[in-house]
Amino acid sequence: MWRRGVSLSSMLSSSKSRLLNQVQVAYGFNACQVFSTHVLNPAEDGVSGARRKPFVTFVLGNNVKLVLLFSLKPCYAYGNEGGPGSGKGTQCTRIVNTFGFTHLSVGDLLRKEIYSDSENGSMILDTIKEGKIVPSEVTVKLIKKAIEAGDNNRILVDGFPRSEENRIAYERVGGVEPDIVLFFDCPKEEMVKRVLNRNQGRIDDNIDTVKERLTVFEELNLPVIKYYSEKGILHKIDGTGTEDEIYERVLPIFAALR
Ligand SMILES: Nc1ncnc2c1ncn2[C@@H]1O[C@H](COP(=O)(O)OP(=O)(O)OP(=O)(O)O)[C@@H](O)[C@H]1O
Ligand SMILES: O=c1ccn([C@@H]2O[C@H](COP(=O)(O)O)[C@@H](O)[C@H]2O)c(=O)[nH]1
Ligand SMILES: [Mg+2]
Repeated sequence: MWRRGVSLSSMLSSSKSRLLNQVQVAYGFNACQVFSTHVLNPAEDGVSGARRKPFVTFVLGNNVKLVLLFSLKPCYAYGNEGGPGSGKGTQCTRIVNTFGFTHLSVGDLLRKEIYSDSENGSMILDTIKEGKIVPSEVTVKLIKKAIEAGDNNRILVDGFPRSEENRIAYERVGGVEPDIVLFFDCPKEEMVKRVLNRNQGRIDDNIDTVKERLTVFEELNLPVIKYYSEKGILHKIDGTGTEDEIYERVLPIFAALR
């Protein structure tokens, strides 16, 4: 299931170089830099100090969650999708504990921005309250910064991409596509029940915002899931049952990476 990421530099024709230059101007960083900051495990690579391109996994749910996974293997995969309350964050925590990933929740990154006096704080607050999607330019920059801040090359990006526009923006900037995408499939009623019982003080855990998030999920997230499904890299996981039962379904996917 895991595929080797293609070297970005070897892929670059002059027209692609021009495109990446435009991306650099728009996003304020170079696509090549984003994915070249992770020190390889010398034991696996055999070259001490060498650097390897990351591999990414997205985790999606009935509201999109995304997991970016940078594995020690020469592969590149996207992460974690699923609707609001489908259990993406819960399962990410377990994957982190068992397999040593860093959990990068894009929703948490955005919430931190709200409380850090950033220039985008009030826009992000309004967008989350309304259950809509923050512009890709903002989100992609935050993801890039968070990835560069750590030294773990196994990262689960939870809750992104939430739209085709997100996906394309990320792939343009990173110059890569994911190897695997996890999608937690959960009935709407169950997701609503979980969100309303979450009790963590989230501004979007109310019935009106959840309804909007579900609409956004169906309109914008489902096409992303369809895209990955057609590429043959989507792992659709039954998101019903207990947390333990769901994790039993997740385990074999990550155990295969060892
Ligand atoms: N299998 C489960 N059964 C019952 N409750 C669950 C289950 N998995 C998670 N929960 C609970 O449901 C709530 C939502 O779970 P979680 O935060 O993991 O969902 P999420 O997909 O990350 O949601 P969001 O997209 O809104 O961040 C939490 O309170 C969590 O403890
Ligand atoms: O890529 C993203 C991720 C999140 N958002 C906004 O944040 C909230 C909450 O996200 P969770 O992943 O459920 O914590 C989401 O409803 C969006 O409003 C985003 O815009 N883009
Ligand atoms: Mg979550």
